[in-house]
Amino acid sequence: MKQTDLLLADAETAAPPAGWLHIDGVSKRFGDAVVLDRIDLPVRRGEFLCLLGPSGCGKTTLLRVIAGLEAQDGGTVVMGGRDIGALPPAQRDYGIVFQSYALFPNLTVAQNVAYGLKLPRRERAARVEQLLQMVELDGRQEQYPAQLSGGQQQRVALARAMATSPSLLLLDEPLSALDARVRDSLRQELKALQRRLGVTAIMVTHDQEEALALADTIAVMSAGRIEQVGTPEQVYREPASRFVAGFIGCANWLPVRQDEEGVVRSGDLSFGRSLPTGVPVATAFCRPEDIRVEPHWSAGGSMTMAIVERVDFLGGVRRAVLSLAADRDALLTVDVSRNDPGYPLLVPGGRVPVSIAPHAVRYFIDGAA
Ligand SMILES: Nc1ncnc2c1ncn2[C@@H]1O[C@H](COP(=O)(O)OP(=O)(O)OP(=O)(O)O)[C@@H](O)[C@H]1O
Repeated sequence: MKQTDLLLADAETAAPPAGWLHIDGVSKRFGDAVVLDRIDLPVRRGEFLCLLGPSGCGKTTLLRVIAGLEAQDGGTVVMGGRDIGALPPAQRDYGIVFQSYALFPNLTVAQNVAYGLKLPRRERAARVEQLLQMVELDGRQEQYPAQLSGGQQQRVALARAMATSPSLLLLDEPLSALDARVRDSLRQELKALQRRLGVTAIMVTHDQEEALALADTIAVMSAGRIEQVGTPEQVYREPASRFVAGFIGCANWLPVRQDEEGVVRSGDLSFGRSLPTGVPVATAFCRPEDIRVEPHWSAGGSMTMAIVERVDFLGGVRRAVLSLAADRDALLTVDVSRNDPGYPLLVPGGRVPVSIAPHAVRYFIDGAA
């Protein structure tokens, strides 16, 4: 996070919990490019952590460093008190699932799952059966990967990753090759399985919805650095930087100024919170659901008039883009549900009064990234 990109209100995010897996000061360069820049990340035992960020921010490289598939240039990786940072992958006690299922096409499902299991034959067969039951693929032992759907192949990959009961499960975009419906159901199953087994999971994804739905903790990355570590609610509601606010969900930004009476305003809108001493201007941030389309104008309330520019039907809500009547360049995105009084007023070209839930607003200092 840049120094200037300082949150003015409620700047605190949850203090990182004591870790079981400690990633401390991990750096990685490829040629001249710094891909990981002194990453610190504690991961609790049993936690489901998502590494979330845009393409190229270093998520996969960090996962590969934890796996020992890539050697870090600096920093340490300590798991359960054991420094694993220089150990070969086989000695690190993890299972891994990749985006491309990475199954052996010439081996059956059972052989794929058993690969790497060093057990006597009978025990191995029993373990494979147990693992296939776990991913609800019992009865498919003798089939080949090409006979399975993408979702089924990924379940086999998951069973194989868990075959040796590792303490850590590493997942590199495991759901992104699947179609939306399969992805959603496998997402829920993955979470339920991780909970049931109590295995610590680290998953790379660029899909914010997936991270919000699955993770106990999200580490948001940008350009080789960690921008914020927090629960899904924290990173969504209390983003620590403009980058996080803009990357996760939809963000509204309004310039604000504190007047002589100490009231923070943006046009006709006034906000409950004041700015710190010596900071007369800032940018207010809120989410689409924090803006209310009011059924009636009321003088004296903190309302402003807006013009409905566009309305999209998103199923549960109407998402509208509004421009402020006082400044047509200032756009707000609002989500209005069917039961809200403002719902029928959302007609393109219409004028509507809007207000913003004062405590939902957060301020960022202007000039930030
Ligand atoms: N083996 C490599 N040699 C050179 N550059 C690499 C190598 N692996 C990754 N990079 C570069 O490092 C940067 C980070 O890559 P990485 O795969 O970790 O990003 P990512 O956040 O996982 O992105 P994506 O979601 O697109 O996979 C990228 O600019 C990438 O081109």
